[in-house]
Amino acid sequence: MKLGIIGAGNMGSSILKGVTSSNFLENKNITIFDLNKEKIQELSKEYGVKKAENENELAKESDILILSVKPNIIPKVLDKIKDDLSEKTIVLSIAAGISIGFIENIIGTDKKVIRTMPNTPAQVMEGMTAVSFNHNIQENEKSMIFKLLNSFGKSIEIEEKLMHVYTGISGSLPAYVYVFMEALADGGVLEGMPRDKAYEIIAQTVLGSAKMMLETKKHPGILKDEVTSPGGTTIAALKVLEDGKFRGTVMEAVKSCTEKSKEMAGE
Ligand SMILES: NC(=O)C1=CN([C@@H]2O[C@H](COP(=O)(O)OP(=O)(O)OC[C@H]3O[C@@H](n4cnc5c(N)ncnc54)[C@H](O)[C@@H]3O)[C@@H](O)[C@H]2O)C=CC1
Ligand SMILES: O=C(O)[C@@H]1CCC=N1
Repeated sequence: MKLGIIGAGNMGSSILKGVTSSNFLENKNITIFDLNKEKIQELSKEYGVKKAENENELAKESDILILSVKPNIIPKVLDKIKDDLSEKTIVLSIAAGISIGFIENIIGTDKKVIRTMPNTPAQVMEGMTAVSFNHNIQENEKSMIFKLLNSFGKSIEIEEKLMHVYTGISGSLPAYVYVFMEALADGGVLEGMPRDKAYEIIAQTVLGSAKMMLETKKHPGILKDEVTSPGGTTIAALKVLEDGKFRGTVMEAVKSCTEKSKEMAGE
């Protein structure tokens, strides 16, 4: 099985790092292409993967072809490679707001197309990826794709129409978490905590909190109540967050992300 990656930027290289750290397939069966020659030179050296001379060569030799260029570049790349794809090639897009139908319109409805929405924690094997398949994908191919996606984290099949909101609660979420963590560290610094110590403390605490939710399967409200003593420190902090419309603001952020994804898809 040969895996090709077109576009080795933030997300393409995160997937590359995740896949090459796993046992999904040998690194010699992975080939990358990017217009930035220096980048693919560096990445191929770092991860022991091959580099293609152009998109056409990569499309011809790949069984699974990951498209990880920006959404506006997707039509350009598809136009260029459409004649190099066979009916067996699996085209897997990670682009926000690019539908299966949009891809089929360019390369044909007889082709195997998968739409996914990964996130950058893929590079530390803790990614979360949503996936929707077109009707040409067989059950055994679905299993193989889940193995690929699970090699760098977890994955879940969703209806394609939910991809927009999924982007709002997972694809883009690492950025909101980092802003929250940075703001927490600023609060720590304001109160005299050295910044490097603050980042270490906050990252471990966010990791532990997420792990508790996954492992205990308790409702987040219950986990919150377990931290919140009557008349104590936590409720004093939560009151400030609620006064600042924390929950409403977060909900509006998810809504705005979802709407942007729909707008990018022309919906
Ligand atoms: N960054 C993220 O957290 C996530 C990004 N995505 C999606 O991933 C895709 C890529 O996003 P990023 O990695 O953030 O962008 P990026 O700008 O970091 O990477 C894009 C890469 O594509 C290369 N490129 C441009 N034109 C090309 C062409 N014609 N052929 C080959 N390579 C070409 C660029 O040189 C660059 O290295 C987007 O479609 C985005 O919607 C999806 C989930 C999360
Ligand atoms: O900001 C973006 O458009 C991409 C999609 C999900 C995360 N980053």
